[in-house]
Amino acid sequence: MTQRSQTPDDAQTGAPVVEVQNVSKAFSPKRSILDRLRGRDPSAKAVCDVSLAVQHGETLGLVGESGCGKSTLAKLTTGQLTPDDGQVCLDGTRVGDLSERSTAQRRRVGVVFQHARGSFDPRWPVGRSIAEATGDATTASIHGTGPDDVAELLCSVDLTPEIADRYPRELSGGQIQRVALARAIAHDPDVIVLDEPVSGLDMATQARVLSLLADVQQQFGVGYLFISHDLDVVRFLADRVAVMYAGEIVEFGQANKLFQSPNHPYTEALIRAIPSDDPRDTPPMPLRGAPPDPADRPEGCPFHPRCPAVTQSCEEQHPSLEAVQNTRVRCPHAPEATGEADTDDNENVLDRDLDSNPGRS
Ligand SMILES: Nc1ncnc2c1ncn2[C@@H]1O[C@H](COP(=O)(O)OP(=O)(O)OP(=O)(O)O)[C@@H](O)[C@H]1O
Repeated sequence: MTQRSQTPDDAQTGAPVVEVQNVSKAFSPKRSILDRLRGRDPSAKAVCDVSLAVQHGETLGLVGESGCGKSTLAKLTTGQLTPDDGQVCLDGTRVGDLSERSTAQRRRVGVVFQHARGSFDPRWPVGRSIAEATGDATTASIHGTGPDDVAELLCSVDLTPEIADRYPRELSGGQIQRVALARAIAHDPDVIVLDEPVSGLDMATQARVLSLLADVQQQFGVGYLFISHDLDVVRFLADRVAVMYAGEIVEFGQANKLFQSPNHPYTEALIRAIPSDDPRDTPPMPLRGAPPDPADRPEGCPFHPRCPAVTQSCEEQHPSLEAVQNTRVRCPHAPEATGEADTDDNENVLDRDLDSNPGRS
């Protein structure tokens, strides 16, 4: 992989490398006779009108609870799924699904999934899988050890070259995630989609892999779409963060601003759920209920049945994603959207609403 750093032009223009524009994806089970008679559409709307862009050398964090559509969005971005609506662009040019993408386009977006072991051929030593990604599988299989570039790739993810001869089953969880990263960077991508890359690893191994991801980004200037349900992990790496709920982006902004003063009540609940030993931190804000079934989304704001600040209009109107002072937010009652942010009186507007609606928390 070529070492490179972010060019001044990239930094100045913030030109997106990969962009998803207004993408939607629904999964349709077969309609039963009852569905047809009742005119019901049981399709699960996993991703609804999402737009995101990853720029050179940045980390865009994507967070949300299980089932909110993160992996579906990852697969739309990498071309493993085709959107029902919207499009995916590389450097501003629309691209289709994997079968339509040219090899060059496919190589520009790498991917590392959670539990990456399953993405390796169990019959091959991992060096051969990496070599295949570099387009040199024959060399690796004939010689039984990885060629120089495989060794170099393994070193760049903090592994020894001997690992190339091992089979996926012989590696620990942390090692296989690092091998997956080596394979992802092998074809010199501009962006890597990391879907829960450290979930299921112990804390020490998580920290090691996260620090390695930061080093690799620094070294190669690659952009990350970093997907996780764990905000603490996202806080470590992300430059910008998108919060997803029920298939939609509900808040989006610079990581430091979003973590400091979240505008959407869902973002606030996620942040307050991060475990903390600091007694000065605000206590967790438990959310009642569960996210909606994607096949049965509520009317109005999809978050309203769980929202501590719900009003009548939330049950009727679907909010759009609006720019406020610090972030973009899909909630007309957000502190900054109502001009109430940063005043002492309104600092804890959500706390007050919780207090006045104790039965709803
Ligand atoms: N191939 C599929 N067929 C039918 N439904 C699907 C399919 N893939 C995903 N879904 C549904 O789409 C919704 C979003 O799933 P997705 O895996 O994208 O969520 P997620 O946020 O990545 O969850 P997790 O963190 O648990 O992986 C879920 O309700 C899921 O059941």
